[in-house]
Amino acid sequence: MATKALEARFEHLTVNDENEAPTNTSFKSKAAATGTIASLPSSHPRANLVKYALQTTNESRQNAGQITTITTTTSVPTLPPSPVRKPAQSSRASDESHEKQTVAFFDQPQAPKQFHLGMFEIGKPLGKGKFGRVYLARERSSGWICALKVLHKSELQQGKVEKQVRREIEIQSNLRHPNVLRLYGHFHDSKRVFLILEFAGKGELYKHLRKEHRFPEWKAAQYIAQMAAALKYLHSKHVMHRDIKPENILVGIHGEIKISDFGWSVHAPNNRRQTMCGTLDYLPPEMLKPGSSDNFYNEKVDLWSLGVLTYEFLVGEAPFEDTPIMTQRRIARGDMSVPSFVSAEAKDLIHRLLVLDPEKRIPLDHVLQHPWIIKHCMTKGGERGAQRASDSNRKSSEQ
Ligand SMILES: Nc1ncnc2c1ncn2[C@@H]1O[C@H](COP(=O)(O)OP(=O)(O)OP(=O)(O)O)[C@@H](O)[C@H]1O
Repeated sequence: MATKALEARFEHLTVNDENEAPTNTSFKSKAAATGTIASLPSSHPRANLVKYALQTTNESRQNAGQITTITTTTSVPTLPPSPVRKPAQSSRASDESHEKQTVAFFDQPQAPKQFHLGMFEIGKPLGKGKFGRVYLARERSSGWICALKVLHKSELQQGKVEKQVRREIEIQSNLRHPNVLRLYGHFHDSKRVFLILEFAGKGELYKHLRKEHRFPEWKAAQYIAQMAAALKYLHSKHVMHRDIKPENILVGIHGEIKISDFGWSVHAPNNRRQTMCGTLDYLPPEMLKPGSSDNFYNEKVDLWSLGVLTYEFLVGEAPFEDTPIMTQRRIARGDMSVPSFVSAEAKDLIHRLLVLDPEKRIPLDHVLQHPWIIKHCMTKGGERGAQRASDSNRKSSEQ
């Protein structure tokens, strides 16, 4: 699987010059051919989602995966064929060599500080967000695979999100954790900003969840353990994400999760923040009190969202899903019930996370030690999850 994903073929690429957009993106990739991720149904299950400050992403989801052609008026030279990669011995070998290449390219002392578009071959579109598109890309000299996010400056200006993007870049580029999507660098030309991102080979977790409807407990527990490890790392760096939801989680080639979309994250050194943002279903009660003198919150908002996420993984829908007004009321009261098919241990963790008083929510260390997590990360199906979670903890504490 990993081999296939990394053997994306790059064809017919032409660019204007080093600073211009690709003119043709008619790429084929074996990753796409495997069709491991089902496309979303046209009636999007989250169509009724209401967001504060953040615009809806439904349109982007429905458009995700469509092949897009970027056209420019200038005539362009055709680039030489891309280097052919030797077939890997095994998928594991391929993954390891990919990891080594990543390290070799970006972490070597002489790694280029100045990136430009000409360094990359552009592959198939991976998806479309509100302000731009994301493409599979390959660094020419090393063959290293990444995801290139292209944002149009005019659209960022129109949407008044330049500050948000700058913050996203500043925060994400300083983060190093196996369950946090890496941002390797960025560059821009007169019209666009390009973000060089780690490629998450298995796409959006949201699509996996919609396809499976709900996850078995062992899988949900492994994902939650990885989320807890990633959040623990973020909070240790004084970063609160504030927009945790399945749409903002990607899946790596080994099935490990990667938190992405740091557009609403903030550095929270000592102070508490008061901004209203995020998806309504995932908003904690303390962020639902505009104008109130109690309208302060801290990184514990992510614990509430982790509780909502745990619920949604296991049940297939968010716990407070209702009309917008009712959702707000129910969040404010903590009014939800966990269906009887959910195990007592999982129920217990959900109840310890979805606590109205932020200070009384179970801390991330305790989440990682919770019987539900331990049970599913130590049993047969959970071994890899436990390994991943403990790897995550070890690696982040080493950094
Ligand atoms: N690093 C990546 N690896 C693989 N696929 C990616 C990667 N980044 C983004 N994608 C795909 O591209 C889509 C668009 O991503 P993007 O970050 O632009 O938008 P978004 O987060 O979905 O929406 P919004 O613009 O509202 O933040 C994602 O939904 C995902 O399917």
